[in-house]
Amino acid sequence: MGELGDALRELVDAAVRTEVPEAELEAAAVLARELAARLRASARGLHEIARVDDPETGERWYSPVYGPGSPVAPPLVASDTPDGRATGRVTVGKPHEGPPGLVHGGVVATLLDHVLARALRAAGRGGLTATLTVRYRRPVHLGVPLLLTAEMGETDGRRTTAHARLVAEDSPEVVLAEAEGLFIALRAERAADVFSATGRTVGAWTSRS
Ligand SMILES: CCCCCCCCCC(=O)SCCNC(=O)CCNC(=O)[C@H](O)C(C)(C)COP(=O)(O)OP(=O)(O)OC[C@H]1O[C@@H](n2cnc3c(N)ncnc32)[C@H](O)[C@@H]1OP(=O)(O)O
Repeated sequence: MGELGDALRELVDAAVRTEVPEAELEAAAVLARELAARLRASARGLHEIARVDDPETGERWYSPVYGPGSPVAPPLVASDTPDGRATGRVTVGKPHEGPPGLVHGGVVATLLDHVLARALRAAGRGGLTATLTVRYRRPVHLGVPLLLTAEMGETDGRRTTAHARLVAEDSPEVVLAEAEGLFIALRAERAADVFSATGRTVGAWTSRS
């Protein structure tokens, strides 16, 4: 899955950078559709959870943020510790460009959201993002190794806050973007309802502490 993900990310990068003639684009489109048909020979439904995923921990091979198998993930390489901290490393490429040469602001928000959620998840405080506030302080350039750090803040019932920041690895003193998030853990019965279409018990967005 990771090898296919790597290959497809190369393909996505090539697809958004190519300047080949139209006939070559048409030939490539035929090949891409053949490959899609081959993969669909055995595929899960829209709401089904991949057999390799664990709905209790919430780790996902096809996460659009960090999933090794996802062609659209930058991908973020994330880690966390049980004291409610998370880090992420990523170098963002052309598929996630916003203004020329810069990372799309929505992608910056997505990366920050992920490390925020991961920080509290690591401390047993699963939750859905209820609010996300991002301050974009400096342009974030493509092709630059980036470091994200997050830590859990206050907890109050089902609510947990967290803070995160984004820097370039070679200039850690310059904050490029920072975020605050409020996460709300689902009640067990609400989680059963929200995730009923998966046919699985999904505990990763409820509070377990
Ligand atoms: C291991 C890998 C880690 C992976 C991380 C993956 C991260 C992915 C992050 C996401 O993408 S999450 C998806 C995006 N978010 C959503 O889809 C959330 C959609 N919103 C909801 O489902 C509900 O609005 C929500 C669960 C957030 C709250 O609904 P509830 O019915 O559970 O809450 P309720 O209304 O009972 O409110 C609970 C408390 O929270 C408060 N609250 C609710 N929404 C709020 C809000 N938006 N702002 C401030 N406070 C809020 C509310 O006032 C109340 O306070 P009190 O307990 O003091 O009364």
